[in-house]
Amino acid sequence: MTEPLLSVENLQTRFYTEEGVVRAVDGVSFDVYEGEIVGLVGESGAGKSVATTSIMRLVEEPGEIVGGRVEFKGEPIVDIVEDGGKRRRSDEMLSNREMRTRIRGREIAIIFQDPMEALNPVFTVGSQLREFIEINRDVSKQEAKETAIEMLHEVGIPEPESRYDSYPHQFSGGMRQRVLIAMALSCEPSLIIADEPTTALDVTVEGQILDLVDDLQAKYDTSFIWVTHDMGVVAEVCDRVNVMYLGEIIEQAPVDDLFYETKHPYTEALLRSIPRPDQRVDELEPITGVMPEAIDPPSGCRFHTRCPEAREVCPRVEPAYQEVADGHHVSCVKYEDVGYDESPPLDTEATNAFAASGMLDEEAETDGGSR
Ligand SMILES: Nc1ncnc2c1ncn2[C@@H]1O[C@H](COP(=O)(O)OP(=O)(O)OP(=O)(O)O)[C@@H](O)[C@H]1O
Repeated sequence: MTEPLLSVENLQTRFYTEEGVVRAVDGVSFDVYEGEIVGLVGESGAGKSVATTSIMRLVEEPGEIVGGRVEFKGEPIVDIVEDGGKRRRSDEMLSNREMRTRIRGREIAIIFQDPMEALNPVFTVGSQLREFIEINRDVSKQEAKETAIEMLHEVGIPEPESRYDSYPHQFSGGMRQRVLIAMALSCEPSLIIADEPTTALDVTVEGQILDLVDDLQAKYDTSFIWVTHDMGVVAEVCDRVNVMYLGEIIEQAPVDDLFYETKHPYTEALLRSIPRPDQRVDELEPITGVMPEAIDPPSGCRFHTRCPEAREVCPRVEPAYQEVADGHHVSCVKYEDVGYDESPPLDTEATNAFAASGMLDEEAETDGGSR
């Protein structure tokens, strides 16, 4: 297999707050190959945004990347090493200047959820796009303007020559998001990080943007990291998916395997909580309880406090993240030889609700009672 475009290895980012140390990203590893759309999915607070801002080296105080290595095209954009009991940046790690002038915008672009945060309301859409291109592509003002108009056309903005002079507030939410996609694509980066870019849009416009991204991705062969809490969006755009919970990746698989060969109870719970065409809305099940604080994560498996299938072994044993089928990784003691099957169920709201729903019996029937 070819080398990954981006390789994230044991990435750790913490926030040093008055309440304590928030382990927002706690040992995350995943790869992105050329032309691939890789999902990062999980509930609010899972650490998705901190993971992507860490990759871009945009973590701000009181946050700090405290461990791990991120390689982009073989170059270490993050590389924290232990040296005499202290952590420090390795000598090979790219400098802040190199990140600013070579990587961000040019090689790795980012699209945020709220285009109004990225667009300045007092300048026209065209001038902002032109300036971005001028700075990042080292071209003349006139060339940058031509490329800007071309890009507006490319992302489906009607009459791009005249819309070039419009202000952001004169665009709809969907059109503003198209402008940000144009901006991200304008320097022909190898990787685009899309952080919940369609969450604020209504379903129809979201569908149009997802179709647009699909077309553009095929045309430019750009890789994406797609951050979302929405499994429906994952199904639509992603090739491979990483599921995050409390700072960790707990399952990773090609998209079809994740949906049809689901391994982790958290992924199953996420899937039960989204509407499907074959399901009535009143059959949806929200995930029991709220995500615990990342300052003081539960012992053992971090999901055990909300897991419908939790047993007494779960708070005691930290599950290993391992490959259980081709390209399918999971961290859950159900797939380890640590006595899950013999362990009695934990007495929690989630396990009781699960037992009462009769799903335990259904599982026993389909599984022949064992795993
Ligand atoms: N500036 C900060 N100071 C302290 N804690 C922070 C800061 N930014 C993020 N965190 C914490 O880091 C953890 C991960 O947050 P993050 O925003 O990455 O989650 P997320 O999965 O992207 O959620 P969302 O979908 O809501 O953006 C959370 O516990 C959050 O409270």
